[in-house]
Amino acid sequence: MSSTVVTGIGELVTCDGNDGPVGDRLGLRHDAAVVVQDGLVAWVGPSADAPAADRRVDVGGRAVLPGFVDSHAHLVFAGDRGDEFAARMAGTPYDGGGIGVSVAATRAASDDELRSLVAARFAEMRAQGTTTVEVKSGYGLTVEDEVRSLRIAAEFTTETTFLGAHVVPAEHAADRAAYLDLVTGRMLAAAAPHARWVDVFCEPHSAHAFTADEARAVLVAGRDAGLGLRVHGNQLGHGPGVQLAVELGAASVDHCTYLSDDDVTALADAAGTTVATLLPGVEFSTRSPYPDAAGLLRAGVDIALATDCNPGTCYSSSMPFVVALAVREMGLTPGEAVYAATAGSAKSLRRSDIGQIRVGSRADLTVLDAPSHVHLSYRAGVPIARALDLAAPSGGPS
Ligand SMILES: N=CN[C@@H](CCC(=O)O)C(=O)O
Ligand SMILES: [Zn+2]
Repeated sequence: MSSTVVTGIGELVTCDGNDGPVGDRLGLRHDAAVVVQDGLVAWVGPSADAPAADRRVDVGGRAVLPGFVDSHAHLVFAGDRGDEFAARMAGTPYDGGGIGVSVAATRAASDDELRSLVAARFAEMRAQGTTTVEVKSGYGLTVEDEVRSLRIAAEFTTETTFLGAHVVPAEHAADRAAYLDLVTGRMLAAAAPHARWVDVFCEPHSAHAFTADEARAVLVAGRDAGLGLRVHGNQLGHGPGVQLAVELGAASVDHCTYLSDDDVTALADAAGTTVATLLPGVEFSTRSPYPDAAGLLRAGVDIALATDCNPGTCYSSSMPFVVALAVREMGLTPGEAVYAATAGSAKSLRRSDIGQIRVGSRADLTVLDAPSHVHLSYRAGVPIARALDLAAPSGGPS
């Protein structure tokens, strides 16, 4: 049982403060130290009082925060849709139609190709300070290809999500009902052992997504199979996704780009159960309006931030980029954005062991080449964040 003391933390963001305004919940400490034992936080306190440990890692006055929790990502895909992005920047709107391009490329890839693509994306995320990632299927859309996607995802994370209801694949275009039967029947039965969650793209504004009734059938079947519920909702316009997620007690409804007053009220009433996960990289990459994250906080809504890393609407794996966008474009303070990207996202995964630095939590620590969390948005685009590697002699590259 070896222990490590991390000292010289100029600013420690614990996300373990008192209840109340998010700024208070940041739980900032200065000149702090953290003792890690067997992968868990064993002690937090002033650097001057740090107990002895087997190893010592001095971070030289840098800021340390909980590793980012990226609670929405689609990492199991092959192929490239850069041309679709370029066309969008020239005015072509996003409607989900490009998903079929990624489905074809993913089906054509070997297991090893997919595995190495996922591994590279995980490495990219960790190098930017992310320590937990949720990964969805949804580019297979046959029983075999969905199970394969989930098996590969499970090699990297316990947060795996079955998204057979991403789009109706081309071969089923003439018979949506038959595809829904498959997704809620044989495909779900084969996928459920490899998944923690079920998700659905609920969007009445696109022929490529699922209506409220279809989405309800997918979610109820997933729940009956023992899976937790997540929803892609209100991305392309005002739609039923938020109300459906709240009605069914989903852990998270993601996107929330277009919200009515009734949606905000429903989300506020559902605080503690359903988190609104905001994905500002999508608004950036699809030229969509940013939702008012500050207004949601004022209304009492639980919010999270995630990348939605995927080949269509946001091919960015960067939580620091998301934090910077949330501050610049969605009205959050730097502290509120960091909280939403750590403790908030952990809540959307119903996890209390991550997203905070407190005794007993997982020792997922991210260090900034900066004195304060404010620099994540102040120094946007500069690679200052990385997951602290406690197995490396000095905690990783300095
Ligand atoms: N909107 C649905 N799914 C993804 C995009 C998938 C794609 O275009 O490949 C999203 O979360 O934005
Ligand atoms: Zn998504």
